[in-house]
Amino acid sequence: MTLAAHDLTLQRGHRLLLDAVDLVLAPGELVCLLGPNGAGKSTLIRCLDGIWKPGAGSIHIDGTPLSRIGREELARTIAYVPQQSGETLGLSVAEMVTLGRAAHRHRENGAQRREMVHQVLARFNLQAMAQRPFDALSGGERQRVLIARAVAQDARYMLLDEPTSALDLRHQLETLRTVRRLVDENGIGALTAIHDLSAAARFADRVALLDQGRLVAVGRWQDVLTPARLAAVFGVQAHVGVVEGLPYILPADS
Ligand SMILES: Nc1ncnc2c1ncn2[C@@H]1O[C@H](COP(=O)(O)OP(=O)(O)OP(=O)(O)O)[C@@H](O)[C@H]1O
Repeated sequence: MTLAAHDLTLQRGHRLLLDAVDLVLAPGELVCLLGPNGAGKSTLIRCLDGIWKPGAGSIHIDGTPLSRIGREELARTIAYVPQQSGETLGLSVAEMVTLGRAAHRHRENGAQRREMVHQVLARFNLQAMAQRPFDALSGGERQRVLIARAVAQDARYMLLDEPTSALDLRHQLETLRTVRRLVDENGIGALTAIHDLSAAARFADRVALLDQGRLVAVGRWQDVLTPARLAAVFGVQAHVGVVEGLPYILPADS
């Protein structure tokens, strides 16, 4: 049981956006996908969700090629949290979250669906804004709704593209804790792109570092986020350590 990418390569024009990427995501683990702007994090996530087709290489879900999995089954298997929503056609928050149940519609009745949506709205503290138009929310509120929609999807794997980028400190923590809980309690496999290296070190089981389309290192944060590698990939000198059990990666002054 894994979501496995092997030798994934994607070229656009003369540019290699993904260069022979190998990555395996197992149920019950949280992997944080790190790397500078333009490294290919969103590109990799879109390929894993089947939105973009890689030029070469393979993606298997629990042993089955991604291309052989139908749309509905894929939606029950992988939930994707984009950086921004597409066209939302004036939908309310509750309706947006209900969209997460679309692939389950033949397996539940209306009352069951409403109950599930109600639970997810409560879990994300979104009840008070349930009837508001999604488009009228702040960027951070919208991000929380998109995560709630993915949770409502109740999939085995979750791919999140910078889910905390628009969130305030409390909601960043709450979101990462929620993902951590889904991994620990529901056994989902989660891959999340994130720029906050300290948060990644704190919450992830493993981190994967992308640079110019290549996966330069995957493993425990202590082994991947070394000062030498941070200097090589981000061009930044950084202090790396642990205070009161919490990892930190702090850019140095020079
Ligand atoms: N549709 C596209 N066509 C061509 N090139 C693209 C396309 N989308 C993205 N790219 C390029 O692919 C590279 C990787 O982009 P991607 O969005 O995957 O990076 P990222 O690591 O997610 O970056 P960020 O941290 O800024 O979100 C970038 O150089 C980008 O310009």
